Amino acid sequence: MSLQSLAATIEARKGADPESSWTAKLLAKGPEKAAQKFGEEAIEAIVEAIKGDRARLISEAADTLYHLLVMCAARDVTLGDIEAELERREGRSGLDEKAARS
Ligand SMILES: N=c1c2ncn([C@@H]3O[C@H](COP(=O)(O)OP(=O)(O)OP(=O)(O)O)[C@@H](O)[C@H]3O)c2ncn1[C@@H]1O[C@H](COP(=O)(O)O)[C@@H](O)[C@H]1O
Repeated sequence: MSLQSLAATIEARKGADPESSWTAKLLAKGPEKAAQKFGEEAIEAIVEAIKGDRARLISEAADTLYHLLVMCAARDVTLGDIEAELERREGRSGLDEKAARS
């Protein structure tokens, strides 16, 4: 599934019956709960990256991306908004950006 399709599914779950969908249930609990779940999943991905278990890392990375999109949706930030920010940064080396900050 592409990130675009996943983001569209999450968007469609806004206002859906929390009994019918995990996403709707999480969104109904508010942005703080979505942020907490994202943090938990990110830590699980970090643990797998450190351990070096490739299959577990793929699984936890997928959970993390899903929960990142839910957390952003809870604050009405869309994948399009994030892509626009990434596009703005395109072509500028991270090293140049860091140097410009100091
Ligand atoms: N990608 C995901 C996805 N990744 C993880 N999860 C769910 O996220 C939950 C997190 O798991 P945890 O074990 O951390 O949660 P838990 O222990 O059950 O909950 P807590 O008690 O800790 O709060 C699990 O229930 C997973 O099923 C996801 N749920 C949904 N999706 C996608 O979203 C679509 C819509 O799902 P629904 O909204 O459920 O229809 C699905 O078709 C998928 O494509």
